[in-house]
Amino acid sequence: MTDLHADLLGADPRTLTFHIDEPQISEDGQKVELPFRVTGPSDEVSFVETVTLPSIDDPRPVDDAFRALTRLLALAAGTSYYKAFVPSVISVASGLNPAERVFLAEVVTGGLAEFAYRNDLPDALFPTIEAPELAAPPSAPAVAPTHDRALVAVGGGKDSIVTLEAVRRVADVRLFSVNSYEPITRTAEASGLPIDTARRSIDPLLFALNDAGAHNGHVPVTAINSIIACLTALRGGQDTVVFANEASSSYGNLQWHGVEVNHQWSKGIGYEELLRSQVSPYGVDYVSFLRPLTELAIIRRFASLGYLDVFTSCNRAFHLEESRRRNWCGECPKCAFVFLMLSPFVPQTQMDSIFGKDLFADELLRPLFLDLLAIGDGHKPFECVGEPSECRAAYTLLQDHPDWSAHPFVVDPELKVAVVSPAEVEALFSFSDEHFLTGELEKAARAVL
Ligand SMILES: CC(=O)N[C@H]1[C@@H](OP(=O)(O)OP(=O)(O)OC[C@H]2O[C@@H](n3ccc(=O)[nH]c3=O)[C@H](O)[C@@H]2O)O[C@H](CO)[C@@H](O)[C@@H]1O[C@H](C)C(=O)N[C@@H](C)C(=O)N[C@@H](CCC(=O)O)C(=O)O
Ligand SMILES: Nc1ncnc2c1ncn2[C@@H]1O[C@H](COP(=O)(O)OP(=O)(O)OP(=O)(O)O)[C@@H](O)[C@H]1O
Repeated sequence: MTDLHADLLGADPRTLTFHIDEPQISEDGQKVELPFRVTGPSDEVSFVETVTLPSIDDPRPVDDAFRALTRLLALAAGTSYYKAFVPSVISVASGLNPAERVFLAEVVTGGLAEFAYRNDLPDALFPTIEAPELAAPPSAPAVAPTHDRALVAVGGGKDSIVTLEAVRRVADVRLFSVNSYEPITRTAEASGLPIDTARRSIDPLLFALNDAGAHNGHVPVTAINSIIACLTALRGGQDTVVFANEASSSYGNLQWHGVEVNHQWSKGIGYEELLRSQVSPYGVDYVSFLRPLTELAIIRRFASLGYLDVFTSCNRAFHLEESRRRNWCGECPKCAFVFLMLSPFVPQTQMDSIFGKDLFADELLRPLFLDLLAIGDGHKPFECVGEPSECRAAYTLLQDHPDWSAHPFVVDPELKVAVVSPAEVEALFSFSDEHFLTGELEKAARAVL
């Protein structure tokens, strides 16, 4: 630990203010700088996060819509810096319109709930927002989105692969990523589709402050990535931004101080609705393609698409520092979850070559499998994993599977409670009504089943 900004790090949050200052946009709109400050009685610290949008031919000029989405990005990206000090006041001196005020409050409460729970900082979720009131944004455009040209966000995992393969059948698709990671590059190459990559650089001072003992924890990264995608679409003249968030991401991990704690909050339908309401007035349709589908249905489709050698769903492939990245770690809840969900649909020999080991045989992973199957007293892990009902259905499918039915994990008497009826398994291959898809996009999503 160092004494870097020790006065601020040790201060009572009630004496601190977090400032979201006016974003700076380069003349051509490609580079956006997001300044933040924390002020206290005797010290002040400043941060700048930088986002460089993809280089594209003939970008649209910076206009009011672009400026509005840049301001929205600042509200979401500010969570990384706010969390380090949890000031009791968030100040936006340039003002907020009513919708932006709601967005900021929700992105802090929902997006930082896991962080606050794990650090036992309930007050961090309800800062006082001080900002002059601005007029409401323009009403929705007269022209509905065509969905002809879609920007499809890729995370290098199964969900975005199912999505890009389905959407390319009904729209002219460009892929999109924030920063570059091997699974994303491999996916783009395997698809043969062009990819636009934005660069997001967190102020390195934040890492130094983390080392000096600042509060740290999870942030709503999809909230940040989705707004960067909307800015990219606006600049490139695309009216549709497609993410690949599935039904189960809307379900939280636990309740705490009257708040639902959901690791995947900004992948959930509540956030989708919130962002849609913010960007639709500017002619951008933000939609999640897999919203009506369960993980089980998505993975069944994924297994047939020919991407088994390129994808990675383990989050340890996505550390900011390259030296910390691993392909499949074989230790985390996400690896355990994907192993369980994929095993009914992929031959065991191929599972071995993807994961490098039999995760069902690893005793260290047993508690994780018990949590995933909701056996025992743990809660749903803080990771991008599906619902117990989905895990139980996958486990049930293994009971009669030629590769797995004799496996000690599958015949384990303690786990038999997780076996469900054929009707419960079948129910997971249905299309839910909870989604914002329309027209050809909805038809393409139904075809995933
Ligand atoms: C890769 C990963 O899982 N990271 C989580 C991890 O952070 P860690 O310190 O181990 O590594 P880095 O991600 O490289 O972060 C270094 C530091 O930077 C801070 N930071 C990072 C990104 C950011 O936007 N803001 C930041 O302040 C971070 O706090 C580190 O100090 O543990 C962190 C604490 O729990 C997590 O917040 C890191 O998660 C990343 C933000 C991340 O990108 N995670 C996604 C892989 C992820 O979890 N996706 C969710 C989506 C949830 C959502 O609502 O968006 C999912 O797959 O379900
Ligand atoms: N770096 C990124 N840049 C842009 N979009 C991303 C990025 N990472 C994830 N996404 C988007 O967010 C969605 C959710 O991320 P998530 O990591 O859950 O998905 P995934 O990688 O497609 O699948 P998996 O569940 O197998 O990890 C992705 O499907 C993709 O649409």
